[in-house]
Amino acid sequence: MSSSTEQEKKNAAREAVKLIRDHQVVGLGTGSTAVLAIHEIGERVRQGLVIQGVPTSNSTAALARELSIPLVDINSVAHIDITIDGADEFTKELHLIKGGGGALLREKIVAVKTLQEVIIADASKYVERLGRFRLPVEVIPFASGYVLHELEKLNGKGEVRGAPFVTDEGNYIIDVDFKTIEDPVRLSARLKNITGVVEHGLFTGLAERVLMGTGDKVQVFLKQNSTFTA
Ligand SMILES: O=C[C@H](O)[C@H](O)[C@H](O)COP(=O)(O)O
Repeated sequence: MSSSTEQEKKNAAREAVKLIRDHQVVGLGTGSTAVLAIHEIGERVRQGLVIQGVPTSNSTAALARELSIPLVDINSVAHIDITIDGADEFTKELHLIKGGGGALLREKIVAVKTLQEVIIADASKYVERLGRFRLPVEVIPFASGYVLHELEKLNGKGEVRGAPFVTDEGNYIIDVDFKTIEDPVRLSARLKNITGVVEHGLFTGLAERVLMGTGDKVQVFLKQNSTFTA
């Protein structure tokens, strides 16, 4: 990864962490961009910020503990105030592909309980339409052959990730090439309808904003389809 990409991620992460307030329940994302935000949160906690974190993966939970960020069980909170997470792709409508790191299931559960879902990304993640990145679909291992077959009927060419890769919830991931995804909301519903699919990496209507590092600036994409530079 180029150092400018790394800097874009850092700038987006720093800007996002500024949105966190004392006494909030904070969803902690997964992936290389989210890691930068978690370090920044750790620094603010060290300086006295009082929050409770809800991790989206085992690796994020481990990092949060290392940084002494207090954690809370997701099932003991009514909602999560703000979540900061990464994405593999996003559009200006704030449709996302997530799950490149295999954490999409817990990430989506955290996202649906979150009041303000903030996505952080470098400029390479912005696309006109989703689909350049293969869509991760989390499946029950026993159903993987059946799901691969059903995906073909939707013109998706799938491949079980890894040897296989096993998610934190004990499932497999199928990475699916759909070429361009014209209607993510429709595809989302069709995928959820396949028996054996636990969840998929299309996030539609969940992000409140995307903070995208671009050069030395951070561009903000809001749900209402507006954008400005932070
Ligand atoms: O499963 C992983 C997550 O959805 C990540 O947030 C996503 O893959 C982006 O990761 P990164 O920030 O490393 O590009």
